[in-house]
Amino acid sequence: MTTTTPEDVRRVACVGAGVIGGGWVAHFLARGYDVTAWDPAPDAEARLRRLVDAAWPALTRLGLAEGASQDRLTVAATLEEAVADAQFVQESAPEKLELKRDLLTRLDAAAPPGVVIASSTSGYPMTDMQTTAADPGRLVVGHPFNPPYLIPLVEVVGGERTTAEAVAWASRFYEVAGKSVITMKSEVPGFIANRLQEALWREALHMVANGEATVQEIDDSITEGPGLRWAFMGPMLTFALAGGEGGMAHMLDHFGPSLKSPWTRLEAPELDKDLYDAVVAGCDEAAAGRTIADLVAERDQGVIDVLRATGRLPRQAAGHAEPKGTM
Ligand SMILES: NC(=O)C1=CN([C@@H]2O[C@H](COP(=O)(O)OP(=O)(O)OC[C@H]3O[C@@H](n4cnc5c(N)ncnc54)[C@H](O)[C@@H]3O)[C@@H](O)[C@H]2O)C=CC1
Ligand SMILES: C[N+](C)(C)CC(=O)CC(=O)[O-]
Repeated sequence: MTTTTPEDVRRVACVGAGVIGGGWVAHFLARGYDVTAWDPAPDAEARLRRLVDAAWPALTRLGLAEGASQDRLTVAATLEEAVADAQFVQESAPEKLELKRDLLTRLDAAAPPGVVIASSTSGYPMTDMQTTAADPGRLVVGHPFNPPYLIPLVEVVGGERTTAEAVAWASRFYEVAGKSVITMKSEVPGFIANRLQEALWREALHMVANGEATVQEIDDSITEGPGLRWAFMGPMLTFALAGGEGGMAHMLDHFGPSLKSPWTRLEAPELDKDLYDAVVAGCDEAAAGRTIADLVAERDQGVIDVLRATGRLPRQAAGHAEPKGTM
């Protein structure tokens, strides 16, 4: 393993500089790192600099780290040059298994010994990508969300041959670099968030294909509905509030039977005692001491904040003027 601590990292290499690689470059520059990028496309440098330029006003509004500058970006002529003195490498090449496998093998051969190399893959397990690398122990998944310079989440997970130290190092590094990290205990294709997004996405495609809903109706159903809550409260706690004062336990007693109704093409799991208890206990844990009344108040304020932030709060609703100074 590298002797550089996550806190001491100054130089980051980004390999593949499209939508996500470019977004990572913007994020790391805004956090004050020196960034070296490499991408084989002939127009890659111009594209990358345009992306960083376009992101910079938003990043400036958010607040740049001391010393952060677009001048800290170097575009290397070769992959080897890009990673030669990197202290962390983020790979964001196209989502093709063979390509990732070969690229990670080359990166492993070229990067300084022990330096952690992360892949932005949206769903490949690292076990499938690390098969030909000489030092697979340092290869991890660091899955971001678009755009990586604004969406905090990174899902970190290793493969069967990744060391626990590399996973812990990467998780800590992302935290130091300003990300929200979920370190997964085991490899699941699609990780956590993309499995959830994909379930929704597949159902949406089925509904369009079958003429059950239009594209506009699908988008409105989320942006005018559950999406307003998900910005600040996840689907578990949100549904716990559907159980009123009885919380998740009552929600499951009341609506559990509808799992057997054909509400989705995804097969429902058996709502047995283990699953029931795990969900109820998980909600209690997530509530972290907040009562149902606290959560309801939090949710209501959150929805108002999101409506206001997105310019959708009516000045007057149902003939009542918005009370001054209360929202
Ligand atoms: N687009 C998205 O919303 C998200 C994508 N990802 C993941 O990020 C990775 C990159 O995806 P995008 O940025 O969307 O793709 P993209 O197509 O925008 O960019 C890919 C870049 O890789 C370059 N490239 C091609 N061959 C390469 C090679 N052998 N070595 C290095 N670079 C190479 C291309 O020139 C291009 O600039 C994929 O693994 C994808 O699954 C992860 C999260 C979100
Ligand atoms: C579309 N996508 C599967 C590449 C999306 C992601 O991986 C994450 C995101 O940004 O939603």
